[in-house]
Amino acid sequence: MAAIEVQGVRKKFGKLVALDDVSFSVADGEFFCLLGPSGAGKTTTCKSVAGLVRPDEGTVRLAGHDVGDVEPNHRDLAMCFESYALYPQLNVFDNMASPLRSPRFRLSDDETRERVGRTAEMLGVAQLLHRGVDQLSNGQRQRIALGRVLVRPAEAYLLDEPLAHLDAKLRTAMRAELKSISHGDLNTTTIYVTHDYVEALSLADRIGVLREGRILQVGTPEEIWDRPCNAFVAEAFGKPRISFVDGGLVDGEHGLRFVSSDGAVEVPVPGVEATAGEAVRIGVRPHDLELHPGAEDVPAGRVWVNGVVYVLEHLGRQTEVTVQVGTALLSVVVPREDVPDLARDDRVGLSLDPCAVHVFARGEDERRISS
Ligand SMILES: Nc1ncnc2c1ncn2[C@@H]1O[C@H](COP(=O)(O)OP(=O)(O)OP(=O)(O)O)[C@@H](O)[C@H]1O
Repeated sequence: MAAIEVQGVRKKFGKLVALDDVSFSVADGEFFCLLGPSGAGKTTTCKSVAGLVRPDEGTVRLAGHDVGDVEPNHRDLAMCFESYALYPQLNVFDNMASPLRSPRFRLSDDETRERVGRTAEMLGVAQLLHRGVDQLSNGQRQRIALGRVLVRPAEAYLLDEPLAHLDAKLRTAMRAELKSISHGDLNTTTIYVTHDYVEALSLADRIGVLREGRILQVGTPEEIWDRPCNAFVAEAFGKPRISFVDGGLVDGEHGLRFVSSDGAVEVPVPGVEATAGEAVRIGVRPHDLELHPGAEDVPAGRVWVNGVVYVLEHLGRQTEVTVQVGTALLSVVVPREDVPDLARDDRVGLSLDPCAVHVFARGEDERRISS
């Protein structure tokens, strides 16, 4: 196992800046997720670590050693990229065993069988070992490709969207499996690329959020969920997405308050580093809002806003209700049985705890200004 340090890495493809000063480090044995939308630079970052892309600037260190001049096959990293190339002429067992037969490992037949068997078991493909790869579904191929990576000892694993081609049910099952092996049997330094925030939140020890070639935030799932560093990161996590309301800050009796541009939302914003008059955007996660279909007393410590049901969407046992408050739309999720008669245009109340409100500056970076 080895720590990975990426320091100031820049990479251009022609005029396109794919990586712009990317820095992060992954501790020995840590499971680190790189999360970002398509084109953010996740694969290029991974390939820079693997040595398959040569950075224009910056350094990559493995176990403390600068590997700038070390060829990919001497970096002792096991990689799995989304395109899962398997040897078509070999059966599943031989595909999985192939890394162990390289001159580097040359394990005995018994050891090879044992390792392949254990990995296949772990990935739920033990019954497929004697099949040809042309007799596999895409999801099975992907698991074999992942198995071929996990089967061999390595300083670190680089897994680029290894679950991308699995259906939702299998993906969830494999996620659970990977989680248990990553913190148990595997316990190897891992960089795991995904654009799925649920995967990142559930698997990662820490997450690095990439956008347009830049690392926006690195933190534990809790840190990134509770204190997203800007509006983009806040929006990248959570479904339904966080709701935003634009407005400004005013002085109140007990400190700063947020007032939306149309005056319909007003809420104290404790712990904000800004001055009255500043234009800001607040974000409220659906699960931090409570829906009140009838007139009720405002629950202690919460703030009330009045709105009108804009859209209702039933998601199994839960219902997502989008409420229009002035010109803003706020999403809230409630148990379906709590709102059997709710309909579009009904008047409702929403309450929220001011401490759950995220406040962001306006402008290009929309950085977080609440504590
Ligand atoms: N070999 C290349 N030549 C030219 N441009 C490239 C090359 N590889 C990547 N790019 C560009 O660099 C940017 C980052 O690509 P990269 O594949 O790293 O993104 P990604 O976050 O992994 O995206 P995805 O989730 O779609 O795989 C993209 O704009 C992509 O088009």
